[in-house]
Amino acid sequence: MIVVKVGGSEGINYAAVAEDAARLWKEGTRLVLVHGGSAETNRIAEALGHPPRFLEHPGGLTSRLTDRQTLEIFEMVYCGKVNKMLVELLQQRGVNAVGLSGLDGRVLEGPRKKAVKYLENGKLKVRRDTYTGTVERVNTHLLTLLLDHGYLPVLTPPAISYEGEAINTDGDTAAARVAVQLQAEALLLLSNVPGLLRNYPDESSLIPRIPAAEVAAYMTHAEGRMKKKVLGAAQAVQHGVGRVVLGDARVEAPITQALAGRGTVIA
Ligand SMILES: Nc1ncnc2c1ncn2[C@@H]1O[C@H](COP(=O)(O)OP(=O)(O)OP(=O)(O)O)[C@@H](O)[C@H]1O
Repeated sequence: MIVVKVGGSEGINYAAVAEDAARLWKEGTRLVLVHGGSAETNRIAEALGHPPRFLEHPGGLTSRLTDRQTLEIFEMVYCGKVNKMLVELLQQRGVNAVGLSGLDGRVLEGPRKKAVKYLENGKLKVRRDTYTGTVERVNTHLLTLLLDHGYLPVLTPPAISYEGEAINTDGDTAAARVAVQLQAEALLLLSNVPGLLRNYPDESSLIPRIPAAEVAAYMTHAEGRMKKKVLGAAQAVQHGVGRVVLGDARVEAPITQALAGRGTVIA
């Protein structure tokens, strides 16, 4: 069983991801595909006159400010455009893919944040009206049901809160949770960089391997959104996923290449 998360930043080769996933699937690899959609969400939000805003949290993590309107735009893009594009690409390659958001069948479930702390001009502020949260539980029953009957699940945020509200959640840490709960042998986090770079954006500074016990020390190399990937990777390996690879989704055969160790391997 492998869990592949394909990002939604610029430059991702979705056709190559689908082609590779289809080949592996037909060879008998059990696979769950999780995806993002951030760049397209930013574009559509601009076009709809509700430009994206990001919050900087104490500790250096950033997140999308998700008010109700942003949540609805997020759903249009993640659950609509990107999810259906991936399902279509897989269907064209003979794979019976099923698109699901975390809401459907409560596949990704967790608490909605009651308060979000963020920094504004160096001052600590709090918002209580955002639709964000973290994934604690995964409906592995539904995923296994689909896999056992030959359907490839294509999963996307949002997740669902315990009260039944849609909540924006980070795709990398959600994929890590899915990998842990499904006891996957590998989690691949593919995006528009070759892996974790020592000196971002210098692609020749790729860090090829991080021992699981030393992940925390490497957090300093990751800026902004890359931090979530390193964090997700650390959580996954700590909870029994064999290895995590931060790999490149711009290349041909991106899944096979990551499985072969191309990228940053955390194990
Ligand atoms: N040290 C680093 N090495 C590699 N990338 C880095 C580093 N620091 C920051 N980054 C940024 O992390 C980005 C990848 O994370 P991001 O979450 O944007 O992508 P994604 O997973 O493809 O998108 P989505 O959130 O839609 O799933 C890169 O495009 C790069 O700008």
